[in-house]
Amino acid sequence: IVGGRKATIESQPWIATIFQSARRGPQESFLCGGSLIDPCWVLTAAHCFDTKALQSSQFTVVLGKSALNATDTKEQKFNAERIIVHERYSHARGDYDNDIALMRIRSASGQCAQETDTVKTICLPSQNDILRDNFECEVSGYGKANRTDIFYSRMLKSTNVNLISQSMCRKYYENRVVNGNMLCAGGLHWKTDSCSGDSGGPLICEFGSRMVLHGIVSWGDGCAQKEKPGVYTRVTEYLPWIESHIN
Ligand SMILES: N=C(N)c1cc2cc([N+](=O)[O-])ccc2[nH]1
Repeated sequence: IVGGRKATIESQPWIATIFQSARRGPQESFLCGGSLIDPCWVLTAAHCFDTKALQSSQFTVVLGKSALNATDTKEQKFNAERIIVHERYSHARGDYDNDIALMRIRSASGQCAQETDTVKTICLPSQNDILRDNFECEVSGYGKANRTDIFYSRMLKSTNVNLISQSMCRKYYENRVVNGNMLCAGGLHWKTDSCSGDSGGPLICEFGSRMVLHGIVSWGDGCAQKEKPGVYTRVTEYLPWIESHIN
């Protein structure tokens, strides 16, 4: 997250951290963010699993974490029992279409997430939640604080970004595919943005006094670059897909 502020886990209790355990050793490396949309399900980006052999046993999910390099007393740890990558996910030509995936989580004792003040689900939008251009939303994650950083911030951060019209976004990315499955958002004066390491994480827009998950951090040209907004998976396009898998 470029710009913005350090966030407490209480302010983003739905955010998930996804780790990949190396095949050989016990050491785990941080892979992506995600959002808890149901006690047993985390919504994230398909591109997080791109280069990985998709044995779900290799992935763990931790909820209730405010810093990557610290163990929160109240964090809850899970294995990925199932990973469902969208069947039409494609990232040919460098654009990410249908960049969405679901992970079913299960603790060592066979449980799903237990709701606490640092672990809560986020509301999904309803199909006809119309988002207006320039609507201010919020994106969170543990990713880079500057494009040129070599390390992720490791501390949870949040920042505000404004929604950008599809036509403007296509203009900014004229040599890329920006379709109806995607939602674009950029900071004021291009100063705030998501960045690498924030992938899979939540773009939340307050809608009728509810916090609603409208986007999944997907791609962008650099981070907080002028006229290069963040591109998010448009969650309203996938409500039937999500419902078909979690019910
Ligand atoms: N909002 C952006 N400008 C942006 C998102 C993003 C994601 C990755 N990533 O998934 O690794 C890399 C660069 C990015 N830039």
